[in-house]
Amino acid sequence: MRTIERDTVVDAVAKLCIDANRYLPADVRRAFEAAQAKEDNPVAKEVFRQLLENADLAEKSGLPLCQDTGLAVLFVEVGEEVAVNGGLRDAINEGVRKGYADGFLRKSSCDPMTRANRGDNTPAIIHFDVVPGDTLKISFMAKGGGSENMSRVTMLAPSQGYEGIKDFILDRVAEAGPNPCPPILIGVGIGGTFENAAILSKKALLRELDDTHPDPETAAKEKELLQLVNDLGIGPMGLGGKTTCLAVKIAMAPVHIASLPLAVNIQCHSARHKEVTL
Ligand SMILES: O=C(O)C[C@H](O)C(=O)O
Repeated sequence: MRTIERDTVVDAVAKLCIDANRYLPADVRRAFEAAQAKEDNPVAKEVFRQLLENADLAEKSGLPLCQDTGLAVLFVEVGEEVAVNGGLRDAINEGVRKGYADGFLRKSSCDPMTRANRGDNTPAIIHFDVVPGDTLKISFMAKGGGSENMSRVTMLAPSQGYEGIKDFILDRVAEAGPNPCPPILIGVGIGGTFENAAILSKKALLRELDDTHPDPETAAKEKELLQLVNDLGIGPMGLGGKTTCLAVKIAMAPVHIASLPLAVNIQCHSARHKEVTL
């Protein structure tokens, strides 16, 4: 059994929180540049210019990309042969506390009823997965309120199939309009159970924007859905244009014979996430 010191995890998580909120991922920057070149609408072009300028300013100044630095969502792959001194969950929460304080990131976590701010952006939302090996892979995502509010889970009838899935996604994006700060990323969770679909849809957002799903049929659906969403014409920041969405990522799981759970998790254009393996 390998042991990792608590401080190693705390420092690594703190750095993930700060870096993810400060540096636009390289794949997102490439997507902005490609979209800017493709847009004919001068307003849409200008929005991309401003988004790229915002990313440069954040990098140079050390300020976050957006005032909404999100709830801290972490997907953690824990090797069966690794342990963390003092406990992994506690170390992750301490890392979030440190990252949000040291990076001067807004603390958005509050009591759902009294709305009293908890002051340190904890507890983090942590999804653990036990895997073979002796390493710890920690993926951090800053999930802003605006885009999370536009996300939905539904239980379709199995007979609704792919057509029902398509309709639900398109209706959701149309209804969301400018609220999730387009161009968005769409994570789609299909199958499993109610909660499983929601987690799959969020985890799908961790994929590289320009990767291709290993299953060719699913890859074709991602491409088709991206085109259909972009045909809505909502455009960057909802001001019209060809680029409403940068990528659609699907994750699926086997399902009960009577069910077809579907989750649509919308992420804003900044798509802040970062990973580390310890
Ligand atoms: O909480 C915020 O700063 C704003 C929010 O992310 C929003 O999109 O309205």
